[in-house]
Amino acid sequence: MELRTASSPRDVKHYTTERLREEFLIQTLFVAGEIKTVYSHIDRIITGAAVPVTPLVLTAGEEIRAEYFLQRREMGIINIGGKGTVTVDGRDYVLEYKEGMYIGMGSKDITFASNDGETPAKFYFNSAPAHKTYPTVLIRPEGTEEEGVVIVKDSNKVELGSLEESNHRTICKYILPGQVESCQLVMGMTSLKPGSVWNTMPCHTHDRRMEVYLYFEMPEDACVFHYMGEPTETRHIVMRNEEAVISPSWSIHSGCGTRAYTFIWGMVGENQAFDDMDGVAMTDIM
Ligand SMILES: O=C(O)C(=O)C[C@H](O)C(=O)CO
Ligand SMILES: [Zn+2]
Repeated sequence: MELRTASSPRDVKHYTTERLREEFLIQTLFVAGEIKTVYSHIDRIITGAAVPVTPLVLTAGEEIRAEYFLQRREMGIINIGGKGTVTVDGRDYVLEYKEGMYIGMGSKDITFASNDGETPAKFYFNSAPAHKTYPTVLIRPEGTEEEGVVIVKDSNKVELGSLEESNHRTICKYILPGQVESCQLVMGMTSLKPGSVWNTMPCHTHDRRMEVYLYFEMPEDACVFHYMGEPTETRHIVMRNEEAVISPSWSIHSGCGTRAYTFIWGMVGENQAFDDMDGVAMTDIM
């Protein structure tokens, strides 16, 4: 498990490109046959990915000094690869492309498997400290509700922006109060419409929550200029396909791509109110 420490905005404004990337950018998360994890001191979020060629077992690791990974934690997963199965304490959950899961605190044995090792599942996950066990469920953006399966409500699919502003996109909220209960994790996916390139612009901060973005569905030669920093001290990080970026609570998190793309966002911290953001006026950003 890789460790990232927290940072002060007063220091970050002096960082070079290299240092910014070292502290906030997460590369090579998706490695065939491996589970990769990055532990951040910011709200103690763990960002990770499992790409099983043959089944992979999630283990706690020395760093969290737990008997098993979710002994004191909860986890949200979204599959961005081929069809796969997550087995939680003996129960199988089959995840198609862009289907997700919430796994509650106390779940002991977690295994990731792909239906076909040639086109493996790519399970992206965020995990945060938890204090209570909420039900483990499979989350589908579309479909019919059944036992152990939650379908994203229409009210949690929000269309924002316009082609004229180059920011036409759909926000699909997977894990949030009233749909999939969790202790602190809020998670979802935003898809840009063809021709739109801006996410989260007009931008915002939320001092009450930190956030991690994972950019994907980008060709190899495409990139997203991810903007971070205090609203009047912005910096950018050039991001490629399937790379993640840590956004401290004091930072904006917004991106402009060379073409449309998709990203997964995960937030943890003080509250779970998605709309509790502090908007930055377009005239104030520097
Ligand atoms: O495109 C957007 O706008 C987003 O997806 C915003 C993120 O969900 C976010 O930053 C939530 O705080
Ligand atoms: Zn945000």
